[in-house]
Amino acid sequence: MKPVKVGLLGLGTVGTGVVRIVEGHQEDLQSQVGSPIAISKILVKDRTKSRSIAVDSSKLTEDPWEIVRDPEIDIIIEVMGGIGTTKEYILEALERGKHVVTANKDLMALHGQEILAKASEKGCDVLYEASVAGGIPIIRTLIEGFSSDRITKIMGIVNGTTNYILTKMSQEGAAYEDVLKEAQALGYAESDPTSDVEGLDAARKMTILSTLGFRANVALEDVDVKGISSVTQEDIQYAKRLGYEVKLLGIAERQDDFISVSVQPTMVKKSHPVASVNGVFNAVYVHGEAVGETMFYGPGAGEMPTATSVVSDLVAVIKNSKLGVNGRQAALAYKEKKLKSDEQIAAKYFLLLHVEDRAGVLAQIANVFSRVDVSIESVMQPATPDQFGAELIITTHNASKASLNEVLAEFGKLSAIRTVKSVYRLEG
Ligand SMILES: NC(=O)C1=CN([C@@H]2O[C@H](COP(=O)(O)OP(=O)(O)OC[C@H]3O[C@@H](n4cnc5c(N)ncnc54)[C@H](OP(=O)(O)O)[C@@H]3O)[C@@H](O)[C@H]2O)C=CC1
Ligand SMILES: N[C@@H](CC=O)C(=O)O
Ligand code: NA
Repeated sequence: MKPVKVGLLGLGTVGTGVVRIVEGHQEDLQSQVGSPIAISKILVKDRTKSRSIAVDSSKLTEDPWEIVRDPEIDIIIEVMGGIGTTKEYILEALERGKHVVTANKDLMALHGQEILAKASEKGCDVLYEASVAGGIPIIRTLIEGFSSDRITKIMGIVNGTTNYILTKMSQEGAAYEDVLKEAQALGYAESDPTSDVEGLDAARKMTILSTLGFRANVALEDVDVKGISSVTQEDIQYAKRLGYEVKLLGIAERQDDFISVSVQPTMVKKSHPVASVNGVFNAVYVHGEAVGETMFYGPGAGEMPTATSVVSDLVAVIKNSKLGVNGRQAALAYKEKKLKSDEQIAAKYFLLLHVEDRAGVLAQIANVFSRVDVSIESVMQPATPDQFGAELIITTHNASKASLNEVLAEFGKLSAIRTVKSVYRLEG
């Protein structure tokens, strides 16, 4: 039987897993798609590099066009990463009628709509399940499983590296830099891990999820982003005392037609299911008007989980080809995007302040909250060494982001407040 020929762009962490699954599960895959699947060429940067799997060296090439322009190749799997030239390869492959499977969230977040439009025009599939929450089938779920509903909230831990770091900091008191090195060695982190720790990787994933969930073209610039590099052991311990865990959360919300999307370290109430998602695991909580609350959980990064999603997309493309329905699934955004203003974004907050330890300071602080009309939920003054003055932990009831900013601006003018050490959104 004639095999389906696949060109693989990249043989790193994910590409290696793809080869293992295509070779190791060949019999199961064949019985699902009705023909053998052959990875016929593989793009690498360096053909001489030693690899953790044995591959026929004649399949390796350093020339992307040898794959993209090969008329024998039906499907391209892109797991090399990058944006500029990678986009060129994908567009050229589509132009030539090849279907594309990609794990590249950087590219899909920035150019997804253009790539999907080209795929539609050419009657080709572009599937990208691995691009968000590696091993969790969340993209399919949003496109197909919730096609009948109107999504109001998507909240998720969508970066495995930072969840791994925060978990080790919380459970073992580990130092941030040491755990980051571990996450890199385990193949979780991006080639430049700054995009993990500064929240950009999660923001890209939230761009993809919110575009699908709200059916409006959310851009990366619409996402308010803060990473975990400023999270301290002290913050994590205070969160625990109050019954919270610190997680890097992506939060996309819709009220009426207005949406907001953000990524930030958030204190999540321990009773919320997201709070117990640890290590490299990801979870995406989805609330729909009709369905109510749902949550999807699984490994968010790493060789085999990510490759599982890539190869499942490959199976879907081949099944579509057999049915003659390629190019019909492209989920193009069709709704007008309306972003919430800071006055419309509401949340509860945690503030940790270092203040002068003298009479009247608490009253001045309470006065600021009162003037700005933000209601305080609790105040705690833990015993602290004298040289720091006093530490104050304040949690608020729901307040708009605009009001919170006003509170912080007013605090800047109070000499009794030495530093606003941390501010966290509270969830759960
Ligand atoms: N790692 C993970 O857990 C996950 C990764 N992803 C995404 O999957 C993609 C791949 O990630 P990952 O496997 O970790 O990356 P790696 O860095 O491990 O692998 C990249 C591969 O692509 C090849 N490559 C990179 N640039 C070029 C180039 N310009 N020309 C030729 N070959 C090139 C490299 O070749 P060589 O081997 O010779 O260096 C390598 O084989 C990225 O988009 C990433 O964001 C998505 C979900 C999870
Ligand atoms: N670096 C990413 C890899 C998967 O997308 C992560 O840590 O989640
Ligand atoms: Na996924």
